Amino acid sequence: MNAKIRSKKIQQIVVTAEQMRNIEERIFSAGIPVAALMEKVAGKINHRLQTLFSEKSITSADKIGILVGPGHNGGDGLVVARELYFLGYNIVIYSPISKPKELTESHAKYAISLGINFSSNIKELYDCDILIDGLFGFGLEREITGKIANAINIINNLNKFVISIDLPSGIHTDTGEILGTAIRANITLCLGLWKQAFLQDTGLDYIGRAELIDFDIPRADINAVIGEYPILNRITQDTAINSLPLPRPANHHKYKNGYLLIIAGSKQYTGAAILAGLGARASGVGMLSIAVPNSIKPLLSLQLPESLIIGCPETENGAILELPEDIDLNRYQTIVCGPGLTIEAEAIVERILTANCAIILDADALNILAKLNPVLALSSRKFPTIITPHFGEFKRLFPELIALEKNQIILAKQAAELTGAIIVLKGARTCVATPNQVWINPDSTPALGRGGSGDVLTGLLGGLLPPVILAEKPVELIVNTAVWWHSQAGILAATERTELGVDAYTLTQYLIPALTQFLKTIN
Ligand SMILES: NC(=O)C1=CN([C@@H]2O[C@H](COP(=O)(O)OP(=O)(O)OC[C@H]3O[C@@H](n4cnc5c(N)ncnc54)[C@H](O)[C@@H]3O)[C@@H](O)[C@H]2O)[C@@H](O)CC1
Ligand SMILES: [K+]
Repeated sequence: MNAKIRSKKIQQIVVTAEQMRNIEERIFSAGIPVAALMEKVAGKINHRLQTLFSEKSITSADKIGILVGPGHNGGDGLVVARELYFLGYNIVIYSPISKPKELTESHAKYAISLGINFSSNIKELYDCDILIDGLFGFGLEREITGKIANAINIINNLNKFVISIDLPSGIHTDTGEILGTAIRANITLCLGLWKQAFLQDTGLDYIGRAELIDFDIPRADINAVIGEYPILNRITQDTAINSLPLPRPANHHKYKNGYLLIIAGSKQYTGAAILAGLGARASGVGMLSIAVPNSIKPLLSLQLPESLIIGCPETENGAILELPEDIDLNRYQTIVCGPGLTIEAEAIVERILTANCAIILDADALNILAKLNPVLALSSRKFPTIITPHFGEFKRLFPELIALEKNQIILAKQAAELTGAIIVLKGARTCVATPNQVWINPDSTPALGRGGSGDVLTGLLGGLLPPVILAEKPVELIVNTAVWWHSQAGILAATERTELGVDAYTLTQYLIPALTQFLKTIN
């Protein structure tokens, strides 16, 4: 496989510690010596470090501290230390551990024989300009305690720039949980294949910027362990863009480009309906209708002149009471229901649950759903159903799952299995679960943690669905596309306007520029 295609495909794969161990065993028993692989991997790490050092203006005059643990993560650290030493860097190896694995011990012995400064005194790190963390990788199995935990806490307090090898030491490979304490890295160089920890919200503050160092694990060995169609996948730029309804068929008129109905808004939350509408606008959907309470209809017409605004009878508090009698729900390929509805709109949600088309339930529709029987209501549906809860809403919908499981990836998958719906569990690393597969969005920005940003996603997703449904294609992949596109718009907006400058309206204005930026790189 050519290197470019391999590097794109490898980005999609995610493994657990156990899967990584099984893959590793296969390649070792196929014949590569453990020590040879360690040399190869450390060579690749060093290659990357050269660029990172020059970005940080680290020169041979600077002091580099290498943290070394007992296992092969420590072995990687020692090989890196040795090669940096040969390149003329001022190195200190710090190891708080007395009983290393054989190969690690052998590298330590050689480093000492070369005269590299080797110490178990943490004070040696105080005047370092940069630290490289090889304490623990995917072999960490239990809480870090005692002397090592103390050392990690001291290191974190030094506030040095830290590059972690494979994982920040102390992070659980599968859940991202902090096992006692953990190194707070600025950059983590994940080795070989992405581990689950990189895709969970839990450990993100410790991982810093994450990069994958591919070391040519044969695809056959990966497939033998994770299967040809693995359950867990990372959403990549390629998977996202390939699912877009582009190019549009030359002979399509507006109805052939899909018809979306958004039911949203109340007197209290007018903006939610506008933001969902603006999200849908960027999707290119052929026709958009937005049902809102009568009293806010003029506001919507002003903001979205291309849309058909349907005024609905409303409650005393200005929530939608019911849909107009003459509305024909069979006209739409997709109905979005929820943003800004308030929990008074119960009758609407009950009606939409029985609609004979794809539906997306968000925000207040989920709060209303939580008061019904969510599993029964969703599993009775015969058309595609997508729900987009954040973790708080998820907890209200599926308290019985939360009681038994902590891993958010597993939770989302269990909810999908129970209900048959596609679950978009929103967070720093949003995951999209179907009963058979889970896709995780690996890149996002904290700039998106603001009111209204979810409404934009729901509208965008709503608008992307109808053409897919008309083309009779499966809907899962376009859900990934919406999630990816939404966060790329946030990333672009944050780059240009800082993380503070990405309000939800601004976000809607970055959807098309974000896409244009990627399409330019492909064409
Ligand atoms: N997977 C692969 O194919 C490769 C893995 N390599 C490296 O090998 C690493 C995995 O190596 P290991 O399996 O040796 O695991 P680690 O180096 O992550 O650590 C395991 C060691 O730490 C000890 N340990 C575990 N939890 C502890 C705790 N809480 N307190 C104190 N000691 C604890 C274990 O007894 C064992 O000695 C990877 O992270 C990576 O850095 C690379 O060298 C080459 C390729
Ligand atoms: K590490």
